[in-house]
Amino acid sequence: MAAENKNKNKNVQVFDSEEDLAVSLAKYTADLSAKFGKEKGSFTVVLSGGSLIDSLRKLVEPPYVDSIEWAKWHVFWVDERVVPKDHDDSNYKLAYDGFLSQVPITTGNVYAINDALSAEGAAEDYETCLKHLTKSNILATSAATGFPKFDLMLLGMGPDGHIASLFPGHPLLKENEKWVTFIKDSPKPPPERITFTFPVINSSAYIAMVVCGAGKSSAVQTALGNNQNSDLLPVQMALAEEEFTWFLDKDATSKL
Ligand SMILES: O=C1O[C@H](COP(=O)(O)O)[C@@H](O)[C@H](O)[C@H]1O
Repeated sequence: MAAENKNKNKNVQVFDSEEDLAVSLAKYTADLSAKFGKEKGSFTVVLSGGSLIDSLRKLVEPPYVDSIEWAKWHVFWVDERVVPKDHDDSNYKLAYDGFLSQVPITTGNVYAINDALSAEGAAEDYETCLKHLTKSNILATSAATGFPKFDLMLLGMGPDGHIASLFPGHPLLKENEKWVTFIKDSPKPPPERITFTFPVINSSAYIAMVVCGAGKSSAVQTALGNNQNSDLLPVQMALAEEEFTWFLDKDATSKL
């Protein structure tokens, strides 16, 4: 019964090419921006790093660049590497260069981590920032879990099935109290990162899981095929309160 409920709001969309996926992802994001903008006057969006940012490229082109109410956007990161914001490994820099610098989002509504702090300090500081935003109702709170409820998380997945900086088999997968935590032994460089925890990810209203390329087809097969393994990959542990949508290109589904 529980497993059934957990999966009932999961959709899978497969596109012939990454280009088609990018077109559809832009419309999906713009539609949710309009919905939440109308319903609550703001849109809280969480970005991951990695290849996801390139797949958002259609949002900075007409018609979306002109039609989206960017002033209502509040932008967060599901994970960040503990490096200066101008470092090539920074998820903030990746998003700023490829997306945020090209749209009129209010600078004060872009919530980057404090890159002057240690991993522990940055995670604590980011959690404190989220707590202030829930108190001022910019960020909603899930009635079901008590954790912050972001409107949309735009997430990528690594070839090993990791999402955010939550890696297969890592003890952080079991964190169930903190909103934001840190890792100092990330198997993917750089080793020091901060990351949202599963209770926060799984309290999101909507999640788009964006996965492209044959290199990720094994993890997609594990997640969406008839896999009976009880050790779940991080991507398999992710849920959304309203709707979870896989955006996959054909190559990513080549083992299904
Ligand atoms: O290290 C990270 O990797 C994942 C996946 O990246 P991708 O380039 O394989 O799409 C990313 O979602 C995460 O935010 C990032 O820190």
